[in-house]
Amino acid sequence: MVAQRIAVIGSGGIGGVIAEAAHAAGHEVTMCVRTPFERLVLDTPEGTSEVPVSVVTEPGAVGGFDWVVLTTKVHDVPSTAPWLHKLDDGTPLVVVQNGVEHRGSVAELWSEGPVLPALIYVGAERTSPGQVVRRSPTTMQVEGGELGSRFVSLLEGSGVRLRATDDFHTAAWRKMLTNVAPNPITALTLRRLDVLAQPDVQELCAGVLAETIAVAQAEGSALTQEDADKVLADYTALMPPTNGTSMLYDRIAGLPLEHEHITGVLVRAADRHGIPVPLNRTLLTLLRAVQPHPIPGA
Ligand SMILES: NC(=O)C1=CN([C@@H]2O[C@H](COP(=O)(O)OP(=O)(O)OC[C@H]3O[C@@H](n4cnc5c(N)ncnc54)[C@H](OP(=O)(O)O)[C@@H]3O)[C@@H](O)[C@H]2O)C=CC1
Ligand SMILES: CC(C)(CO)C(=O)C(=O)O
Repeated sequence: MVAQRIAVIGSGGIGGVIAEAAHAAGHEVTMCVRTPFERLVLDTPEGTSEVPVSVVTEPGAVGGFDWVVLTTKVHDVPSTAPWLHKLDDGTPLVVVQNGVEHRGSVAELWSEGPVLPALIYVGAERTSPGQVVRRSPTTMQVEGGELGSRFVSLLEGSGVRLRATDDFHTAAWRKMLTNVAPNPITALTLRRLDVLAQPDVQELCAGVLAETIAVAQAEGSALTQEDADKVLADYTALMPPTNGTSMLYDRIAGLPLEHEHITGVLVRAADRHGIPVPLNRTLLTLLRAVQPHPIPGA
C-alpha cells in the first residue's frame, strides 16, 4: 500500500501503540498532543525502539491526512474539539477506546467524515511523555464494512492482529468484560494485575462479570456466561501480572478516572433495564469517591 498520512490524537499508551503500528506498516505519523515530547520511544517484549513521528501541539497548521485516530480517554474527548474541528474535512476518524460509546462520544464533534469504532487489546503504559511500555502483543477489532476493511488493509504488515467484525456491539461489550472488573479493582487497590490471582478477588471478578453479562444481553449483545468464563480464564494468559490497567495508571498519576464510561455506563444501563448490579454499583460508588490527586510516594 502507498504510504498514508495518519494523525494520532493523544500520545499515551494507546497513541504510542497505534503510532508504532502505523509506522511499522509504512505510514507517516503525526501526533497531535497536549504535552509535547522530543522522541517517541516504545519499550516492547521485542526490544526498545524509537518510532519516527512528527509532534504537533497546535491544530492551527495541521491538515491533509488520510486517517485520523483518536486515542484519548473517553472523558477527554470534549477537550479535543479544536483538533477534531480542524481535521474534520471528510477524513475518516477511527475511535480507539474502551467502553461502548465510540460513536456517541464524537457525535457532536465529527460530522464531515465517517467514524470507525475500534477496540484494542494490549497492555500499554505511558511512563512519561513520549515513553510507552507495551507489555503484550496487540490485537484490534474494528466495525465491519468498507471502511473497516480499508483500515485492516492500512495496518497490514504492522504486527497488529486486526480484524473487522459485523457485530461490533457484541465485541465492545466483550471488551467491556476485560475492563469492568480489572480496571476498578486495580485502581481502587493500587495493585497491578497480580491482584487478580487472589481467590477472593477472583470471586469478586466472577460476580462483577455475571452482572455485566445480564446487562450486556439486555442491551442487545450476543454475550453469554461462557464469554465471561473465557475472559476470566484467558486474562492471565493475555496480560502479564506486571501490567496494570489504564485506570490504575490514571489513579497513580492523580488524573480523572474513566469509570463513568465503563462501570458508569453499565450501572446506568442496568437501571434502565431494572437489573440488580450491586457489585458494580459498589465499585462505581468507590470510584466516584476517589478524588483526582497525586498519591504520595506512588
Ligand atoms: N493503556 C491500555 O493498555 C489500554 C487502554 N485502552 C483504552 O484506550 C483509551 C486511551 O487510553 P490510554 O492510551 O491508556 O490513555 P493515556 O492516559 O495513556 O493517554 C491519553 C492521551 O490523551 C491525551 N489527551 C487528552 N486530552 C487531549 C487533548 N485535548 N488533546 C490532545 N491530547 C489529549 C493525553 O495527553 P497528556 O499526554 O497531556 O496526558 C494522553 O497523551 C482509553 O479509552 C483506554 O480505556 C484500551 C485498551 C488498553
Ligand atoms: C485489558 C486492559 C486491562 C489492559 O491493560 C485494558 O483494556 C486497560 O488497561 O484499560
